[in-house]
Amino acid sequence: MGRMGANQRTFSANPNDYKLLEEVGYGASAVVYRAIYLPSNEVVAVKCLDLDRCNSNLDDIRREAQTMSLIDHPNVIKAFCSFVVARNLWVVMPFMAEGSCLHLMKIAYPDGFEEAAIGSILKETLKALEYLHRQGHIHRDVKAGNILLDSNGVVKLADFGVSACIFDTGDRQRSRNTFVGTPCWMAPEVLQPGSGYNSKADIWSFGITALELAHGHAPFSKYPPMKVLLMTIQNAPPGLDYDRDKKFSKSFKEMVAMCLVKDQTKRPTAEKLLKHSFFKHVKPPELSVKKLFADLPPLWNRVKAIQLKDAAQLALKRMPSAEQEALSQSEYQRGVSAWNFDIEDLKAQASLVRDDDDMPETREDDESSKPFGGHKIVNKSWIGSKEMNSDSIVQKVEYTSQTGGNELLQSDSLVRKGKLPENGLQDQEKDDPRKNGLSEVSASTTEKEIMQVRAKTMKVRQTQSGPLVPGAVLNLSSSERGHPERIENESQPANEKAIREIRKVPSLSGPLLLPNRASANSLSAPIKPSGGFRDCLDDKSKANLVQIRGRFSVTSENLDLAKDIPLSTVPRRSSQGSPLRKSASVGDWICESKPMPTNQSTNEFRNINIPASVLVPHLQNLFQQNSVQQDLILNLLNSLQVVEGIDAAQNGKLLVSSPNAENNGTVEVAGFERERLLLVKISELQARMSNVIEELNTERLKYAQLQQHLKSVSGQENGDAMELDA
Ligand SMILES: Nc1ncnc2c1ncn2[C@@H]1O[C@H](COP(=O)(O)OP(=O)(O)OP(=O)(O)O)[C@@H](O)[C@H]1O
Repeated sequence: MGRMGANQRTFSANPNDYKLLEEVGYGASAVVYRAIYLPSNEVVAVKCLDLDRCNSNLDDIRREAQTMSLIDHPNVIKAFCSFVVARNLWVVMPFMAEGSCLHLMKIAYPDGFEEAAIGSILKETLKALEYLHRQGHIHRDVKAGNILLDSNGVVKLADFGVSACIFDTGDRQRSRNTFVGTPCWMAPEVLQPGSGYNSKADIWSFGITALELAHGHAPFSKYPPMKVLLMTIQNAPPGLDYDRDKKFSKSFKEMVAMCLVKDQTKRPTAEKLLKHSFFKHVKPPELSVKKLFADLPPLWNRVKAIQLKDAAQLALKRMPSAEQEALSQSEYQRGVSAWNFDIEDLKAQASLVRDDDDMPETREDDESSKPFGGHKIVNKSWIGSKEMNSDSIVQKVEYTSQTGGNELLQSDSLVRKGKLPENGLQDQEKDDPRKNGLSEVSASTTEKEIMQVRAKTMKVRQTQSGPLVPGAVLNLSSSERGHPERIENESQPANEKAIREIRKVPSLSGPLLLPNRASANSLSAPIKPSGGFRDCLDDKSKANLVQIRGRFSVTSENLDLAKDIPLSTVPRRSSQGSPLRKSASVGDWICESKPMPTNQSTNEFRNINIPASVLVPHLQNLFQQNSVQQDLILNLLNSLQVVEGIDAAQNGKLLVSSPNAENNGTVEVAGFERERLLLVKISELQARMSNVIEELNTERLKYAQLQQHLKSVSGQENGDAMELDA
């Protein structure tokens, strides 16, 4: 560490040589300042990392910083030098005047950029990846928030090396088996315990970043990390939809689909991807990217505006409903306790998460309004200490630079006038990254101004579903947070305070670092081409969501429906206790009916030698009776069919209208009444049938007697004849 040269420039390791100016960015671990390197009067960026937050020891950090300083590519941010100041590591870098793509989208392009700009940004980023991969590095945190833009349109990939040093333990091999990244951008293999990954993981993240730039947010960004993990592993890969994303070219869609293939071996290398036709016709960034920020205020004002908006929204989020708070809090705690990456537990957790129809429409940067979705998971200890990132909690920027954005910027400038409350100055002064010459950013506001901004934001927010911010976490003390603090002095303005509070919010932003577990949890979903766009799954009809729903969500509604299984499918005999059980008596009756004459009795008749003249009238009589019986039986059958039809209709209707309890009641009452009448009719028919059967039996008896009589008569006649013959 220490003094290092870069492009014939040298930068000292003396903090007194740097004058920290405005804050231009903040991440999970660091605050970034625009700064002046006094010896050469050069503008630089100084990233101040809190070492207390780092997972690695100083040697690891030193090693990584050296690696970072060896990086030499026009599209990769390199460290000029780095050194330790109190408990902070200062990393001196080139200043990228337009900040990150994420901030740019937040402030002016909430729905993403146009394809020309996306193409340029992606191509430059891919060049950076190609270089890093060639050097044997994996970036592991490719996302819009780490793609920085300069005022002349230069695109650079940031956060390489430094973040790696923080989140790695220094052992490359081991770090490749740890979960590093941000859930929404993480490749499935990174999430598969023990499988290990390689540079292709960056290609997946690159594909997700392409979607992020195209839509203004990453796919699945509105879901909590646990759900994002599962969705990434189990669902079909996200992609650009051929219908919905009509404005984008076929080649862009194809390129994204190539990156988002679940099987890492089937993903192209950065080198190969650069040769894709999509990148062949991409404009130089100075043409397509530069115009993106043509009319925007300076970066630090934008960052302030975003922070102020965060603060306003945070104020709103302090008032979640008890239910939301309980849910988010329990989600948070479960998330914290789930880093053992137990898939079953994750599933269980995912089942507790409200589905898309319940979730507010949020974005990747809307991290204050979602439980933990789209957040970068830092590591277990950080999560345990509820360390959060303000960068991640910005709600979707509903305003543009022409409208509400200006209001915020105006109030931001107003903010700079007020006085600051005394707040923990002594404690923080020793770690103050700007104590060596930070020019005072005079910032102030009155409570009234803050409230005005809050009220305006509230108006916007009123149309949205409530955010899910764990309220308890918001109230952590500074020591609990252990977060790098900006300089605070006696004149800290209210909005500064509010902004600082944003940083306490548990966004879980920061690379996901889960302990490696060589488990056999092989949940890789079948590899499918990324044809269908899944994105943020707003559409309830999406197949993958239905799958998730089916897999995880057993709701009380499902149970109610289960109760309403159409009775026609239930054997009537077993439907005891049901109001329709009464119809079962028909079945009972049929089975219990007395046997009708069989073929056997017909055979008996054949063997009887009876003169036709005697028998015919009886048979005619019987036939007549049978006809009557047949009619009766037919009528009865018809009645039964009507009953059956009404049953079916009734069941169907009950199911269809089940959500409406009132209707259910009416339909049920009407059904019962109809059934009662039918049962009365059936009883009548039953009685008539019994009578008919009785009559039939009587007739049979009479017939038998008659037969008997005929037999004896014919026997007698035969005897008389024999006697006469004799
Ligand atoms: N060299 C730079 N010039 C201008 N702005 C910068 C520079 N480096 C970083 N930033 C801004 O600061 C923000 C945070 O920086 P960075 O991502 O390095 O911090 P971090 O703590 O590593 O964040 P995370 O871990 O969430 O990615 C960036 O998103 C960007 O907006």
